[in-house]
Amino acid sequence: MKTLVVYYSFDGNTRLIAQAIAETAGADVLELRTQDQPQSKGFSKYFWGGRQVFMKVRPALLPLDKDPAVYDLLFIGTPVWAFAPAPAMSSFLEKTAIRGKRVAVFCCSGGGPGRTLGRMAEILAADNVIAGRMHFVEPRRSPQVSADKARQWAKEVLVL
Ligand SMILES: Cc1cc2nc3c(=O)[nH]c(=O)nc-3n(C[C@H](O)[C@H](O)[C@H](O)COP(=O)(O)O)c2cc1C
Repeated sequence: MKTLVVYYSFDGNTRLIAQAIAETAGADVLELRTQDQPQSKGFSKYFWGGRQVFMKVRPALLPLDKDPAVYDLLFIGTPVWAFAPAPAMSSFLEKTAIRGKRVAVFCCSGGGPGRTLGRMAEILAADNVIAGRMHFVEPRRSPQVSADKARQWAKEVLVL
């Protein structure tokens, strides 16, 4: 079974989880990158990012270096921005044809997942089987515990 981990990460939390899943699953990794990404990691990111969510901006992605179509199982992860998937993830989900896959969705946030996982599942469920959903809280604050949780979840998804 060919497995791909697709993720977007602004500050590294979702990347940490994506890497733990990829190691456990022996998966390839596709990191989504936007053409227009601010350098600032300061407080202004909340205004810049929050505005994108509320304005339903769909940022242009840099070309994908893996083709999701050739994989059987996809793990797809995003940070939560304004209770929703980060706009880069929405760009990917709305513009990439994903059909006939097993898909497990995950998100990272400071608080609750909001409607993030539901929204991702809603987009994907029409043409795919949703094989799992998982939420992580600020993984970089407790990297070992979070990576263990990610590895355990990946194993569960793999045997289902
Ligand atoms: C623009 C923006 C909006 C955010 N909105 C939320 C939110 O609505 N709820 C929440 O719990 N965390 C929110 N966060 C926090 C991130 O989801 C959290 O820090 C996450 O771990 C970041 O993942 P990353 O490091 O992979 O980018 C927001 C962060 C940013 C930058």
